[in-house]
Amino acid sequence: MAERSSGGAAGAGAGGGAARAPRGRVDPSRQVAFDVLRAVAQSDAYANLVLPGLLADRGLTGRDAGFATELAYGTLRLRGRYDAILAMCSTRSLSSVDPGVLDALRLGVHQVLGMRVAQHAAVSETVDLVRANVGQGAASFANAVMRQVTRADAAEWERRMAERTSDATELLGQRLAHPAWIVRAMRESLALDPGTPSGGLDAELVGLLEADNAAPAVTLVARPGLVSEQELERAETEGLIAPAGLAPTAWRLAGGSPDTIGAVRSGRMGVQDEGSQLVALALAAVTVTGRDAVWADLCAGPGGKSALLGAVLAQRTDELAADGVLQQGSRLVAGELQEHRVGLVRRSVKALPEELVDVVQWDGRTVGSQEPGTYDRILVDAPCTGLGALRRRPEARWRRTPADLKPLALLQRELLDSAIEATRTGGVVGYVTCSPHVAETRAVIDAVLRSRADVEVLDAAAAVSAVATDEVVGLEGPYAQLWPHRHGTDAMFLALLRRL
Ligand SMILES: C[S@@+](CC[C@H](N)C(=O)[O-])C[C@H]1O[C@@H](n2cnc3c(N)ncnc32)[C@H](O)[C@@H]1O
Repeated sequence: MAERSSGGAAGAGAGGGAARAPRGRVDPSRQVAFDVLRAVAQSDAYANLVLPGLLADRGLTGRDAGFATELAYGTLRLRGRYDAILAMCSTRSLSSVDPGVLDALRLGVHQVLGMRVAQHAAVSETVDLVRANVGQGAASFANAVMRQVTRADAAEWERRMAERTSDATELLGQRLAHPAWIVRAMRESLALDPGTPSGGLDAELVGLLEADNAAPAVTLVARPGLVSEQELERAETEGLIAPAGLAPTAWRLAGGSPDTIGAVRSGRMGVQDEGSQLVALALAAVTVTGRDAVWADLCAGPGGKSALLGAVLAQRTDELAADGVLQQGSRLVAGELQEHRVGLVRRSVKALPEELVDVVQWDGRTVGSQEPGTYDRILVDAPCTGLGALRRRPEARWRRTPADLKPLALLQRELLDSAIEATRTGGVVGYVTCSPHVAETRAVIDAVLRSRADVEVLDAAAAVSAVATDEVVGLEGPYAQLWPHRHGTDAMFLALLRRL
């Protein structure tokens, strides 16, 4: 977790604690973290979209920016745990506490229990934050609550949580900061995964929830055929990137901003989770007989997988041409429902040959009826709850509800059905979600399989293993389910279906 040294106007230091900001003057890093939490609560904002702008506006860089980032993201991720602790420290129910005060208190608890900030600094900075943003009366209340928080360490707070909760799932959810319904969903999905070791379900579940709480490394994709070995070696030598574990295209950002790398600025590389790379590469690699030139990405926005698929298709077309096989009309149609996301797709594929990629606005549900039997490969990277990417979206777990599942599952089924219709006999559909929730993964495939006899399930686990550069542990078919705690990727799900 981010640690902060003493000094500078930003105040509160690590461990022993530096001088805090003068009374009434709020530490700018803490103010940024507070503003992020408020934007998330008040405007449904995404922390990862709001934070960079706030850091730039306030001129925060280096350690101060790192501190603000860890404070905001860590607090958002662990909010449920901190609320359970605050409920034990407050004389008032949390629902009656001013939302701004509650956010400041959550930040305070994270400093005490989740970061190595000295207790007295965490208390006084929280009080200053509340005084400046809410008022003196609320500051006295915040002071009293924070003093209670500092009277026990993390282990003691866990013991007290256990005393108050008899439900094991609730307790695990409080301890590891996940809503109970998500804990149950993850347990169900892990239990159905043939890669989960027998007798190891509880340990796997804890490992997964813990992995969701850790900040992930930034992973880059080097789009095949667009970045030379020499360029990658140079970036590695300069300490900008390091090889990642599993996908042949994946590199870990070694530090700094991705935009410092020229290939990222020009669209030949991009930021993309390694799991996303593996599922796209697996779809591109599975055998199809006959023509293999017309591909579609049914739900393309913001375009990460389109750019990877397009690069593979371009490279394959060039290789065939070099072998004297002219593949006429290679193209990838990248379609997306929302206009602004169509623009993001265009930006994402900017380094690919213009004639190869056709970026269109469409409703993927109608493509099957409008273009039946047209495509050799189709990716359905379906809109989903995103429960597999909780590491990257710190607030998502508290925003999502079980009520989101039913409409999403219906949409997912319609999109998959449409994709199968739009695929030619012998072609392949890749169904992908960045959620391991069974309702969005196996249940969608099962429902589609029940309703039609013209598809065959291929071994997606074998397809992922075949493109990976190292063993993908615990991957057993027919579906491929990746996990943050096993593979260091988002929890991507892939099913491969051949149209008969
Ligand atoms: C999970 S995201 C796709 C991510 C993308 N494949 C990537 O790798 O960058 C799902 C996308 O589907 C889009 N979408 C939602 N409903 C759709 C529909 N009916 N037709 C096409 N796209 C849709 C959403 O706007 C969203 O951009």
